[in-house]
Amino acid sequence: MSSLEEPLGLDKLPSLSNIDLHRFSSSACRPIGEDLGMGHRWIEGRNCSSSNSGEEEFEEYSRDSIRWPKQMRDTTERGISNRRTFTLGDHMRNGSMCNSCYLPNHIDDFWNNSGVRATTYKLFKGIPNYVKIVEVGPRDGLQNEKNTVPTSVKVALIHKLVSSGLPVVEATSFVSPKWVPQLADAKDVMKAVKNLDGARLPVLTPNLKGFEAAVAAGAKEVAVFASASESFSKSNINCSIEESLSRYRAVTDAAKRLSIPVRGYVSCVIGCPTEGAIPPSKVAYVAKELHDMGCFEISLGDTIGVGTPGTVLPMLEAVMAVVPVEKLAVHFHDTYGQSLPNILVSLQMGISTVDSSIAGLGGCPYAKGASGNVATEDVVYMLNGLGIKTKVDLGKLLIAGEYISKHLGRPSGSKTAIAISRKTVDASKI
Ligand SMILES: CC(C)(COP(=O)([O-])OP(=O)([O-])OC[C@H]1O[C@@H](n2cnc3c(N)ncnc32)[C@H](O)[C@@H]1OP(=O)([O-])[O-])[C@@H](O)C(=O)NCCC(=O)NCCSC(=O)C[C@@](C)(O)CC(=O)[O-]
Repeated sequence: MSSLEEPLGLDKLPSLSNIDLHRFSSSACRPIGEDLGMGHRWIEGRNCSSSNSGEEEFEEYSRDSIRWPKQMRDTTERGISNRRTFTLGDHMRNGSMCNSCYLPNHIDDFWNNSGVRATTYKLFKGIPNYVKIVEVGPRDGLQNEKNTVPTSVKVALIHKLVSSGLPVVEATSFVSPKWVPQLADAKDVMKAVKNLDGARLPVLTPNLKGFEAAVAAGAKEVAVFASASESFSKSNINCSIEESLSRYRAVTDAAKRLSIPVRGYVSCVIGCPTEGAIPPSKVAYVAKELHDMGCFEISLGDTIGVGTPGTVLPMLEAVMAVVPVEKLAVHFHDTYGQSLPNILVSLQMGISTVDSSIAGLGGCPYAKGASGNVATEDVVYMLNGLGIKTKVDLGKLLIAGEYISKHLGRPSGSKTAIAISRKTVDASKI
């Protein structure tokens, strides 16, 4: 049994007693526009209290919480709430999904209970009001597919994802077609979607060659991808961590000259298929290097999906000591079914950008055993349940997931999509 077949337990971690979950709550507040660096600012409509007073934050959270029952009342007034389960057909006819249809009927009484409000304050004090979802399905989701997905299907998928309201859809990768044959049509995909309005469409670039090809094809944002594991760096991009950082400096320098924002990934932030557990300090080192070279956002990838909240927490704490929390994103693969708890703990730490993949597609060709990313539908369902805004229409997302799952000829990897399509689970009765 490899060391990765068991969760990296608390015994293997730095002491958790020193970690204050709420420490990062005020810094989790971002200004309304997101600074992408390199002269770019992306408006996302997020607003936070600038107060550091716990009292005021409690008031603010209580006000936000009250949105839930109010939303429920609004829905009831429109006569929708009696239909507690929805079918995909309903969403298609209605054009959008009722995002609050699975709230308990007695929620008003529930929220009026001060004990419940105090517990909520304690547990959810730091979580953001708005979460930006970065959809990685067309890239991370498809890169591992054995059968070639036609360019037209990739393009149609991107259109559907953008129309669901997702603010960022990673479109493809400008990597070597010998290494990732599935994305050999990167240029054609980019040319077909480059003028699509409504979302940013970043692409992966492993070196200057990829960067130049991406820009020539019309990419307006790129991502570089380093690793916290030496072995994974070698198998994924055929160079050491230091060599990759020097390549990425060349990419970020070129990007700065063209005012193109660059996102940075760190993979294997919890574990590596060959090296086992990865020390949080190593993740922090790579994240800081990427941040220092100008990446506007650093996505922390549990590439093989071995993390649990117990291992994610110290990793985040180490990274947050060197990179501001508002510049961080989390990227979980769901190999052990830990993605949602890992996302929840990340939100509690103040992170407000989450990567996910439609229908739970995904896997890395160079990370044996890695399963799909957390499904976007499941993330949106959880965030809706927490009263966190995403601007994503779950109904339209389900249509996108159904489209690609049908094309791939297998059921969706999203539990939410399956539950809704089977029409058997009536969450209002739970
Ligand atoms: C980095 C390289 C290119 C090095 O590959 P190499 O073989 O070491 O590179 P090279 O410089 O020796 O070139 C070899 C050939 O590739 C060509 N080449 C060189 N660069 C490019 C390029 N950009 N686009 C197209 N072609 C390229 C180059 O022109 C040459 O062509 P040839 O002369 O043999 O015909 C290769 O290893 C590669 O493409 N790796 C990418 C692998 C990949 O995409 N893996 C999946 C990424 S997912 C991930 O990293 C995790 C993440 C981000 O999702 C987060 C998470 O899940 O946790």
